[in-house]
Amino acid sequence: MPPSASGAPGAPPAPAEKHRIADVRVTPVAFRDLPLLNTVGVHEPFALRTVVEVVTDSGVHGLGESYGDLPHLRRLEEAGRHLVGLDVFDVNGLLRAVTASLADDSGEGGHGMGGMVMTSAAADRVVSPFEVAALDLQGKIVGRPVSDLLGGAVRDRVAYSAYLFYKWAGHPGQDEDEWGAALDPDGLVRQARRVVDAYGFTAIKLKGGVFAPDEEVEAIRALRAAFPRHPLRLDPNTAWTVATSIEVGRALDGVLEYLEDPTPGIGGMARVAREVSMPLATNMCVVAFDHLPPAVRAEAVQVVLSDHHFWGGLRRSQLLGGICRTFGMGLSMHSNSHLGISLAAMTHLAAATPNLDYACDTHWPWKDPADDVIVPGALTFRDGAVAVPAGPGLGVELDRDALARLHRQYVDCGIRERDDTGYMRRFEPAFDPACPRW
Ligand SMILES: O=C([O-])C(=O)C[C@H](O)[C@@H](O)C(=O)[O-]
Ligand SMILES: [Mg+2]
Repeated sequence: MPPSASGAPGAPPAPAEKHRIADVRVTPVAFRDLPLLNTVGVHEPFALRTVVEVVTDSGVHGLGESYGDLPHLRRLEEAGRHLVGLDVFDVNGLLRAVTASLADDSGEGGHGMGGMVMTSAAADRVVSPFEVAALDLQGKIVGRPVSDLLGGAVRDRVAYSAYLFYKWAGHPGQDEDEWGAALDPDGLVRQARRVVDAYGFTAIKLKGGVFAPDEEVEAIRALRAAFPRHPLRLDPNTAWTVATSIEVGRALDGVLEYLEDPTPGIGGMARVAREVSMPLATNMCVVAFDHLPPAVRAEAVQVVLSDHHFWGGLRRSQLLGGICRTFGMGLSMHSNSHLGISLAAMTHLAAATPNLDYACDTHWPWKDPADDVIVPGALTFRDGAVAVPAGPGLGVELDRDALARLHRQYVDCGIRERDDTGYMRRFEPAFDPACPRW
């Protein structure tokens, strides 16, 4: 028998040293974004994120990524101050410390979702990048990938979905971008071909709620004709009344894999769910743990889109997965505009969550590949999927020059809170984002 760490044969190993948090760095960054349309407006020329670095007293660095809206950034900075001295294996302690850091905070503002999701839990949003960084650190300390810490990968590649947007040809006042306009079914089919050819995606989601529902039904039919075997999803972000949602649901009977957030609220979703054949999915009416009991009781949703950025990190997202499995709901994954640290975290989570078997959302293709904070090469798409990084922790490395460059972009771009509606109103002053509106 090999000797134990304590020296005596057969004795349990001596307790390992604690790895305490010595420093937390919180850096806002901005990266170029395209004029993607949604029901609350249009994406601004830059998307904001925050990069979180947690450094232990043993000199190990862990990474996390989150929203970049100013109120959220301030909360991350305050939470970071509460974390110094904690052991990186004490993830429950992280949540307690973050909750304490929010004691005098109303939790208002800084949701990072352009006003679309306002009811997630502030503590879960704030703890998320620190929990990811703690898992990155744990993985680096024990020499194992994060997916192992989450129970082990049940798949070695994670499938993502093509995420189509109606879009303008370019930002107003700038040249047309390389994607061009997509304002009708032909434009969307062209966009889908381009992204499917480049990435190999095997599922397609259309961000709707932009044009009248019959135009979006026509777009889905055009996509079905062009991509007969790809599962299709439509997400109007609650732009429709219950009656319209039922009408669209019936019109697309047998065409959609799921219909995402057609109408606001658990009650409204439940009324639609009773009348349409396809599953209803959400990342709007169930975005925190206390939304689950009423949603389950009302049979309002059949698929929950997890998102570790507002569900409290990777472990709490797995807890959500377990609850969904228990109550017979499917599990998919939501995304906002994000960088490589988040893609790595999403990939480890999806790899280690057995019932996360829908292709996950990602905004990745909309980002210029040069605009990232990680050293290129760790994450690549093949056949619509990303191989789970095998290195310790998240398996991605911070590029400090790139971090400095994207921070400079943040300083220079002047955007401090995502405001799709405000940006849209610069060009269409009468634009009204009220939902439902059809
Ligand atoms: O699935 C969703 O609801 C989203 O992805 C919300 C996002 O904010 C998306 O609409 C966007 O980035 O415009
Ligand atoms: Mg959605």
